[in-house]
Amino acid sequence: MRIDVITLFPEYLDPLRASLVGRAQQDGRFALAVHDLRQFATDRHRTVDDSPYGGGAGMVMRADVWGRALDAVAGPDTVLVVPTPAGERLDQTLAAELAGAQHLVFACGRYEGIDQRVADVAAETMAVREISIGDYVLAGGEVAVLVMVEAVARLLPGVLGNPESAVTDSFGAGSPGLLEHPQYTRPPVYRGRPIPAVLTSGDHAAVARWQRDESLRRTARRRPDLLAVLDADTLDEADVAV
Ligand SMILES: Nc1ccccc1-c1cnco1
Repeated sequence: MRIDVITLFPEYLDPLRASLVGRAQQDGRFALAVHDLRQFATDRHRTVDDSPYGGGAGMVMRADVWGRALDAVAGPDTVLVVPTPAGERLDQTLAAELAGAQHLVFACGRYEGIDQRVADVAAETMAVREISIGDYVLAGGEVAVLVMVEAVARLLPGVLGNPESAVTDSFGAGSPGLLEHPQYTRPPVYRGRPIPAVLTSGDHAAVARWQRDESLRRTARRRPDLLAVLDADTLDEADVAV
């Protein structure tokens, strides 16, 4: 997989050189390139934005500048991802779909966003996904790109030390729609609090049942919306009073 990011603030993407995502690049699991949008502005002042047609506050990023950037970076096999609060919501299913792409180009908008014609024209020759990471306001798309690149990269073959994690974590393939159960490790007692006794009982069936019940209990308390999409059999399995 190749990932290109186009942004006014290339340094915002430096964290992608660190940790799990950075190591995945070093191991050749995917290639990452970050491009400064301003290099595609042609006037003396390197202008990238202008006032919105129809009035309103703020500035909108110009289509001609973005068009030149995408001509240089994207192609027919590209999935163009445009982070926007007005997009479809990112979830683990969408992250897995993006992880199957050969080439992702992330277009980081600032200000009031990018002229809509950029996505509309791109959609004539490539796949375009306008994606939100949640219902809150950011200053630009860069933080959303950090989130999406990490969510995608960890799903690429060879990136996770324990591929099982991609299944057992909250929202992982192995437990779609359930939050992960609480986790514990040494010391056995922390400030007077022991760990749940079942976890050292050696009874693997009882441990699995406890983990399942805790996932359901936690999901019911924190994300009842997720329970609504679980099938009746899954709910019947649980004998938890939530
Ligand atoms: N608020 C934003 C501003 C600019 C680009 C993306 C976003 C965004 C993406 N997901 C939520 O918000």
